[in-house]
Amino acid sequence: MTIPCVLSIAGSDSGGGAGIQADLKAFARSGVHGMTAITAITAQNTVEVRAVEAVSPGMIKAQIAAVADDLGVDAVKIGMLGSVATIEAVAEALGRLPAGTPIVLDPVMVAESGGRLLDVDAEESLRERIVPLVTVVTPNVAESRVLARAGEDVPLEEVARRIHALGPGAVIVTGGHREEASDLLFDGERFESIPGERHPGGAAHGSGCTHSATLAAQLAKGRSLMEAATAAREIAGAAVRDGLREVGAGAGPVNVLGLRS
Ligand SMILES: Nc1ncnc2c1ncn2[C@@H]1O[C@H](COP(=O)(O)OP(=O)(O)O)[C@@H](O)[C@H]1O
Ligand SMILES: Cc1ncc(COP(=O)(O)OP(=O)(O)O)c(N)n1
Repeated sequence: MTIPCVLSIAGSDSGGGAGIQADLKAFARSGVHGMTAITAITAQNTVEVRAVEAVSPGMIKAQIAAVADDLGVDAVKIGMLGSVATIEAVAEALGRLPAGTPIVLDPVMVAESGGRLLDVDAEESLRERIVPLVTVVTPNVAESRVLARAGEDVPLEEVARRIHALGPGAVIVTGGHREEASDLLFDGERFESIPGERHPGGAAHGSGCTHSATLAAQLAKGRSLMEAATAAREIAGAAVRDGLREVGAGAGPVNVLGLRS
């Protein structure tokens, strides 16, 4: 049995809390080999996103092809895409992966500190070019309302239904910003609530990245969607519980590896 190889297509967070840095830690936590195709470099800390620089579409496609041609890709996690040009490049590269490769999309739009990580004019491309290609999409509540074009008055179940109608295999609306912090899974037939304790705030920077990367890793290990979603909720929740509240002046990074000095 060889170790699963999982690819993160995402942006770099210089503060190490979210993005590819969070994904590699989450992959290690789940015992898979992590690989990266970096889409953008952000100058970011716990307080703000100071600058964003996109990686060229050609270089993004080259990174994906390089790992696919040699190591193989057992699952993909997609995070920050940033622009229409990046979305086009990633859509093309995904089309060259073997059919049936599990693909998890965390539709990153805005950092917890408030900085925009997806151009407003790229929201439509994300909805039309990437969402229909994926196995499961994992928006938080705000992202789910943007994808579904649904206002606050629309119940979350209806929001999930509208996203599912765009074409992904399943939808998980993550619960970090809900009162009870339970995730809501819809596979096109049934709704499943994935409950978990709510832990104190102050260290949830990177919780969405950790959740989606863990989900991809667990799918690469052959877990069912429900098993993988349950593990992702549990591991992301524990990463918030153990989060590094003392690091930085803003929301501290999650701590998926349980590090302590
Ligand atoms: N305070 C918290 N306590 C427990 N689990 C949390 C907390 N915040 C987030 N999570 C979990 O982390 C994952 C990501 O949640 P969420 O905050 O919705 O995403 P994002 O970071 O993209 O805004 C979900 O599984 C969610 O349930
Ligand atoms: C480079 C980069 N990618 C993604 C995010 C957003 O990550 P997320 O896990 O949703 O956590 P918050 O930033 O919302 O706490 C990011 N900030 N940077």
